[in-house]
Amino acid sequence: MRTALTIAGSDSCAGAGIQADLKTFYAHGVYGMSVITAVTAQNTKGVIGIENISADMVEKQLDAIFTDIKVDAVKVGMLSNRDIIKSVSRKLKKYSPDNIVLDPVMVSKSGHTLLGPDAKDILLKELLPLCTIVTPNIPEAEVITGVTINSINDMKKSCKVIFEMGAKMILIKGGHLSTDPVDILFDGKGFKYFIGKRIHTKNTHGTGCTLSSAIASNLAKGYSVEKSIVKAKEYITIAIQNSLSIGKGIGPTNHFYSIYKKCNMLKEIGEFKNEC
Ligand SMILES: Nc1ncnc2c1ncn2[C@@H]1O[C@H](COP(=O)(O)OP(=O)(O)OP(=O)(O)O)[C@@H](O)[C@H]1O
Ligand SMILES: Cc1ncc(CO)c(N)n1
Repeated sequence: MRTALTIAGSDSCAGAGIQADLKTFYAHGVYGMSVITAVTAQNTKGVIGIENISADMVEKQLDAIFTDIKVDAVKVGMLSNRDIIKSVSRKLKKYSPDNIVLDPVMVSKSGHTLLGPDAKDILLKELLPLCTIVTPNIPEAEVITGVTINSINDMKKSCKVIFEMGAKMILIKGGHLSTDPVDILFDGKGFKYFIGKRIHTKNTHGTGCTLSSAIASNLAKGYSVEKSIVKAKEYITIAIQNSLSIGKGIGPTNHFYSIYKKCNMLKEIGEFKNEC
């Protein structure tokens, strides 16, 4: 079985973070593992508290996994501070896994800061160049580049700036656009567009985490970056279409329905046994 590792924060209501990533890995038939960087007390309404794990303990978790198990893909999510970013970068440099998806988590959907204000520079300098692909949403791309995004052209401009910063591939996600969401991929040569239909729901807690861990799952299974994004978009779309109105705020996406739908789809094309 292929394996994937998430390096991210815990979300107590399990819509985002480590919990969303592990659900996504499981749904893709990939063996999921986790390195926890922070524990958040969080629900659909917001973040009540954050306690960071020490950089030393983050390193120990990484050593525990990489000295024992082959990791086919890594997804990196919430990294709260400089020390944790340095530790993760050092260990990823050392163990050099084939596929690294960086979701540069900065602010939760409910508006809480998840990355320290002094940590952005080191994230871009140390970690960004090690990654196969980075997947900022629009506000994150704006913070990274200083370019305000109001249009597809602005998204393309930002992709180029992030490429110049040392990223190999950039996927700017369009969930925050007011139009239908368009995600844009840039590999330094050309652009690819992943065009979605906007699903009208308030329940989009954890969409970014789910998309990046779905991309990592597909990379772990050997798909190309582009194919991994196409398949991840199918997964997130079903998960948002069936998202859950639990809690009083921004509810989570629905992985169960995605597995169910996926299995049915695979049954129809005769791949049921291999994938589910
Ligand atoms: N309402 C929606 N309808 C259809 N697709 C959506 C919708 N919202 C987001 N998406 C898609 O979900 C994926 C995640 O994008 P989004 O911009 O929401 O990430 P994010 O802001 O990082 O999420 P989060 O911070 O909650 O983890 C993208 O592929 C985006 O196009
Ligand atoms: C732990 C965690 N990671 C990422 C996000 C993304 O919004 C979140 N809300 N919580």
